[in-house]
Amino acid sequence: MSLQVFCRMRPPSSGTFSLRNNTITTKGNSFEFNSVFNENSSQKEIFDYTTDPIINNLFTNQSACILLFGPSESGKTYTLRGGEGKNKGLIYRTAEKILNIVDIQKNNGKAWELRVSVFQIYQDIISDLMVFGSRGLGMVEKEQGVAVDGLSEHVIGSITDFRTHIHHAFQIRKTLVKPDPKLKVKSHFVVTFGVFDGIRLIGNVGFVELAGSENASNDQSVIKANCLSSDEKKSIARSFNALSAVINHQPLWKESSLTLSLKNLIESKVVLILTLSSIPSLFKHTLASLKFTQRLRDNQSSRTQKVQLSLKEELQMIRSDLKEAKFVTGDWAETRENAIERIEELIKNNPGFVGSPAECDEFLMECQILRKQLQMLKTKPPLPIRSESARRRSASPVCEDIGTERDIFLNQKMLSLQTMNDSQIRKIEEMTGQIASRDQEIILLHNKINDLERTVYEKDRTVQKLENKIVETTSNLVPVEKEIIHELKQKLKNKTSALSDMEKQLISRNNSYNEIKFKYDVESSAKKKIEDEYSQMRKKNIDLSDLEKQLLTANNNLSELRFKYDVEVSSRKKYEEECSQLRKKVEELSQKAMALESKNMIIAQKLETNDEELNSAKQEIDSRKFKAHQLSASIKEMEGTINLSAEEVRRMKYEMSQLRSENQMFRIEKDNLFQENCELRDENNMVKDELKSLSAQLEDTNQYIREKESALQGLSSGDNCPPIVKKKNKKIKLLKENINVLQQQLKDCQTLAEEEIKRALEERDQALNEIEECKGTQIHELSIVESQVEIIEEQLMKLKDQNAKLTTRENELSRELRNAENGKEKYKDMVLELKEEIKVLQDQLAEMDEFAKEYIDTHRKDIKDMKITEEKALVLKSRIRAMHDVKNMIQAHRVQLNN
Ligand SMILES: Nc1ncnc2c1ncn2[C@@H]1O[C@H](COP(=O)(O)OP(=O)(O)OP(=O)(O)O)[C@@H](O)[C@H]1O
Repeated sequence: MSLQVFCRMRPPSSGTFSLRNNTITTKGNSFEFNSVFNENSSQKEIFDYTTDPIINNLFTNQSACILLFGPSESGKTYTLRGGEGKNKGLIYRTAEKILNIVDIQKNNGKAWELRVSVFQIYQDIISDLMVFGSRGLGMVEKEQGVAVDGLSEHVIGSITDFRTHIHHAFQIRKTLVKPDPKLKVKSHFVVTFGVFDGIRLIGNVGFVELAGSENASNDQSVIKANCLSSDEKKSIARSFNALSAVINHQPLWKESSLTLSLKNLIESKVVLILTLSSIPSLFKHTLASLKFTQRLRDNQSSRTQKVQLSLKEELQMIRSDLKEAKFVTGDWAETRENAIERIEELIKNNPGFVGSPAECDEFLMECQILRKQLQMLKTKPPLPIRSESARRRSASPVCEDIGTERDIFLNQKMLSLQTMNDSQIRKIEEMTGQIASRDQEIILLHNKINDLERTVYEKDRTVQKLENKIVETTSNLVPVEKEIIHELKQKLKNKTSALSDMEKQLISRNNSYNEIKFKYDVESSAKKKIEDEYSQMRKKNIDLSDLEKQLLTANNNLSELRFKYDVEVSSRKKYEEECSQLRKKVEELSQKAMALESKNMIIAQKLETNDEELNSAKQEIDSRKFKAHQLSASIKEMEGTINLSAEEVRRMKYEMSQLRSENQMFRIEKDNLFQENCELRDENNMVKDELKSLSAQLEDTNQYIREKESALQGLSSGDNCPPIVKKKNKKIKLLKENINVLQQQLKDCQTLAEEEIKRALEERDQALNEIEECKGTQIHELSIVESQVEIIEEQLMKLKDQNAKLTTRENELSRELRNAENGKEKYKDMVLELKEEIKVLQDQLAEMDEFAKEYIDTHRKDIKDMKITEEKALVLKSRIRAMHDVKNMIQAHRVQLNN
């Protein structure tokens, strides 16, 4: 069983805990984990680090148990279930991933399916959360191990299907409530995923949301908050004790339903996710949970170290055994092979158990090297005894060195074997040449004997023919002409004389026969002896014929082998040619591959530079975008100002027109006033004239009055002034006064009118001046505004142009970006294809090397066999030759005997 421990801190952060690398530090204590996730970590991150690797191993017959624990309100449920969309928790992400893989397998024609079970453990009682009222389930021993008896399994077809089932399970879970519904029921919640290939379980994983953390049962705040009864406390404490015991490799499975129901999963792999909250009120509880996890991790790592040590020792032993091995026996090799296999199995089934992934790979690599060495020792001749320095060199822990040394040695050996093989082939060729020439000689001799026998046979036949002809001729004698008869007679005569000669010869021969008969008699005894010898020889002859037969078969075998050998040689030549061609091809391809790799590197560099360029272009685009944005904002602003200015201009124009019309009016008014002025002036002049005349009149009147006054004075100065005069004087006085008043009034009126006119004129002049001034300023302002408007319009146009240019540049850059990305993808595909091709070729080469090795081995064996057969053939030939000599001897004896 292997253990991985992760920690997740939920928001909000309080600063009590400091999370750095894989360590959490708080108030002088630090705790190490496989990974630590801070408050900002996403649900996806948690899934990718903790669960995804497990699911990838699920399809290679592996199991795992993912335990979520931590103080109350620390985020266990959130991590397991989560919310919607990107907040979805581990179980939904797991279901999605497994369903995707199962679908792919289904498309490949495999009957794979995902089955899910959900149950809870409350006070050690197991309830199926997929079936209403299914409570108090027991345990049963199954083929795969202990399982919950009667627990329902549901085949999941889609993620919606899964959601429905989980929703259903939570609905059932809710039915288990405490008297106060606000209080939480502290139960262990379990979801298991099993992948089946139709019948058989391929792999399974279980998620367990534990009822709080291990000291929930001791924490008074938790007890109080959740109103934990003593039974609840005991069962939680028991389950946590059992869990920590089994994780520490104590076989206390039966101590709790939690451990027993999850035995198969826990035995394979345990992933602990500790959820934490930095809420100060939970600090004590959080610290306890951290310590608990640390203890588990420490125990596990010390055990791992022990296992690692023992494995290392075992491998070391095998390594030294192999180094010492000069020959390999079956049992010896088998035990080593079994040990290596066991180590490999252990590492494969428990990745991470014997250390980090790199350490595991190292182990596996070493195992492979050792296995290869073992195989080589089994199949190849033993290594020569090495010198002490070489021995010390090879004692280095670097196994690759041994491998290369051995490879070099084997190559040398192979070369020497090849040269040996070549010289043997040459020898065999020489010997086969000799055998062939001897065979030729034998055949020639056989042919000679045959020729001689044929001539004898032919001569016999001619004699026979002649005799037949004689008989024929004699039978056909009558119809034949005399000459012919004569001729024939002559011939007959000749023949008869010849016959008589022959008879004479026969007689002489008979004589000599008699002599020989005598000799024969003499030698008959010798003959008997010889006959005995002959019978013996005959026996030997039979043997000889047997040997001849054997020789024949051996020759046949030899020629067969020769033929095979020729075929092999030609096929070997062909194969070598093929090999060299392939090697050339491979070389070409490897060169091509190298070129491609360099091209690839260049492409990668190019891609990198492209990426950099792209990034800088992106940055440029971004900055330009920003600028464009700013510009568009300023354009908008300007447009606003322009609009405002235009509005202002419009307003000003309107005002100007109004002013103009006002001006016009003023002008009219001015003209009117001027007219009025003139009129007034005229009137004034008239009034002045009138006044003058009036003043003249007045003067006259005054003169008259004065005259009259003086007259009156004269008259009135006396006492006898008549009352009428007095009256008239009074009247005159009054009149005078009136005149004075009138004069004064007139004066006043005149000055007033003059002042009035003057003022009015001044006012009008001022107004006119003002209007003129105003008109001037307004015209000036208008021209300024108009020039401003023009400038702004020009700027606007420029900005619009710039904007258009920027947009086209942006489009171009994004097009370039797209092209570059497409190119990058294409290059990636090309590189992948080439790598694939190279791999195929390398495989082919490896296969060929394998074939070549096999071929050389079989060939060597064949040569060995041929050598044996040849030796045998040589022995047989010498024996045959001896037999031939004996036969010849017998023949000679027989001739002698016959003679
Ligand atoms: N990582 C997180 N991000 C945002 N909110 C979170 C996170 N973890 C937990 N929460 C919120 O905190 C609250 C408590 O979380 P949750 O119910 O998952 O805790 P719990 O450990 O299951 O509690 P209990 O043991 O009492 O059931 C919930 O409202 C949840 O949404």
